[in-house]
Amino acid sequence: MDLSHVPAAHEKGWYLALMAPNTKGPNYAWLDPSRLYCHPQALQDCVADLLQPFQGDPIDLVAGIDAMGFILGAAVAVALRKGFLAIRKAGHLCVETLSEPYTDYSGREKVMEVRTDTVSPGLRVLLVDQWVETGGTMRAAIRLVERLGGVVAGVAAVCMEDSEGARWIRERYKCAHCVPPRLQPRFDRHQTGWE
Ligand SMILES: O=P(O)(O)OC[C@H]1O[C@H](OP(=O)(O)OP(=O)(O)O)[C@H](O)[C@@H]1O
Ligand SMILES: Nc1ncnc2[nH]cnc12
Repeated sequence: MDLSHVPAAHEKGWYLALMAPNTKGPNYAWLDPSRLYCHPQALQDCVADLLQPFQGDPIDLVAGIDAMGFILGAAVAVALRKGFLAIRKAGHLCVETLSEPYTDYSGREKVMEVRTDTVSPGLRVLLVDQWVETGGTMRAAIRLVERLGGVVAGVAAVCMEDSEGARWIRERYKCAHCVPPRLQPRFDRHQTGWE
């Protein structure tokens, strides 16, 4: 992998080709986007693409979802000069928390937690994760923010697949992602075409 190469004419999402397909089987997500975070220009362009729809929007706080959502979420928070809230998988936070059950792409039942002392009523929160597949994870995070009285200012992820759950999110919240329209069907089919 050449971590300095940037294609001469690069369109939105050029860096998606840095993502690597699953080689380990059904217990894992179908793709691993994390190599794009290793490329300095890719990371910068990805963050810029995620922020583009929110220019000028009031955002008080950025929240990232455990675990890979912490990377982009923190990068987005720094770019916006805002603070960062970690939404955790259950069992890690040693302070008072609010919990929300959910089921994700793996079909397993899980629980997400957020500390209760940070999101005050009316606070505008931008939610960031690496990926939205079924939307189960993001919907749990939305519920947590809203149960605390926060306002979901937007949802951002590298990709939002065309699932029922992701459509539910798109219809209700302003969303940002990095996938150009011509590539979206490939991600929805779980076939990037560059394996
Ligand atoms: O839309 P869904 O079907 O709910 O899936 C999306 C979630 O799954 C992945 O995380 P995962 O739980 O695999 O963990 P990781 O972030 O620790 O890799 C991804 O980063 C999202 O958080
Ligand atoms: N990181 C990821 N890549 C592809 N599909 C996913 N589904 C959930 N997480 C994913």
